[in-house]
This record gives sequence, C-alpha cells and structure tokens, in this order.
Amino acid sequence: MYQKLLPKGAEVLVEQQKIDQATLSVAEQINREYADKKVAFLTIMNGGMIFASELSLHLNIDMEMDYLQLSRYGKSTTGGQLVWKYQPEIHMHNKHVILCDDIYDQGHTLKAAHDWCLLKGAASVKSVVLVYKKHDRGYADYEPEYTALKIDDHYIFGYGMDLEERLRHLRAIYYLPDA
Ligand SMILES: O=P(O)(O)OC[C@H]1O[C@H](OP(=O)(O)OP(=O)(O)O)[C@H](O)[C@@H]1O
Ligand code: HPA
Repeated sequence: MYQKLLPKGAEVLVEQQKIDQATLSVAEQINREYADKKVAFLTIMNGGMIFASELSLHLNIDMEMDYLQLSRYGKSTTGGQLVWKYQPEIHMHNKHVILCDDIYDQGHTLKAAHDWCLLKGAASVKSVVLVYKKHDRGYADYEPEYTALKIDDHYIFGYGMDLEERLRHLRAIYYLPDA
C-alpha cells in the first residue's frame, strides 16, 4: 500500500491487526483499574497521537483529555536534550493522570512528564505505551505501568512514530532490518 512512501528495504515489524488486539487488551486493563476514578488522559505529542486516539475509543471511564508536548529526538534516531514544547493548563489536582505515548525507549520523556504531573498535584500518575523497546543502552529510573507490545531494539516508524518527522501516518509499525 505504501510502496511509494517507504524507504528502500523497509519491512513491517507489527501488523495493524496485532496492534489493534494489543490496544484492546490494554484498554480492558485500564477500564477495570480506573472504573471509579476521575481521570486526566494526557497524550504525549506528537508520537502518541494515533495510539492515544485508538486507545481512547475503547475506554469507558470518566476522563478529560488533553495533551502535552515534550521532545528529545527531533529528526534524529538517538535521543538528546529534553525540550518542553507545550504544557497543558488542565487541573490535575485530585485527578488520576494517565500519560499515553507511542514508545518507551530510554524512558526520559515519560519520567519527565510523570514528575511534572505530580508537581502539578495529580493524585496519581501512570503511563500507557504502545511499544516498549528492549535494549541494553540504559533506561531512566521509570517504567510504564501498561505496555501493549514489546519489541527488540530497532528504530521503528509508523503508527505515530516518525522517521525524520515523516511516515507517522502508516497503519502498521515498520523498521529497516539493515539499518
Ligand atoms: O523513552 P525515550 O527515550 O524518552 O523516547 C521516547 C519518546 O521519544 C519520542 O518522542 P520525540 O522526542 O521523538 O518527539 P515526537 O513525539 O514529536 O516524535 C516518542 O514519541 C517518545 O515520546
Ligand atoms: O524507535 C523509535 N521510533 C520513533 N521515535 C522514537 N523515539 C524513541 N525511539 C523511537
């Protein structure tokens, strides 16, 4: 379908059907665990936008939605300095925050967002990610509570994730096996 867009050698790592099943399964856990709570569901932009949209359509809990934007990769495939681009004005006091992002790689983005929400008075903060990347390059001292998929150490793109800021809108998760 995307032959004209994909870089040479790109292959599917995770098909859409598997993403959908994993998303539903994580939504069911969240529905059970947040049944009686007031929730602020915060998408981490840009990468989180597609997963957060799909996941939220399966959620049956009392929640407000907003977003925040933090970035540390830009056009690069290796992380750098974290930059806040947008901080939401939503009131978090007494709310249970769910942070939703596309990928947990080294964890610095989610850790910073988590600490900031606690500083703003959230009653609790948990994170949900589509993908958890397994590697030995070191992680921040923070782990997401809900993970839809675990993958090996490839730079991936599609389903929200970019390759040099492009290809976020692909329906599956892709990688370059020879990269
Ligand atoms: O676990 P980490 O090593 O912190 O990496 C994960 C973060 O990196 C990406 O964001 P990026 O900074 O590329 O911004 P983007 O969401 O706009 O692509 C991704 O969307 C996560 O937010
Ligand atoms: O593998 C990745 N792909 C896209 N964005 C990312 N941000 C951290 N890791 C990745």
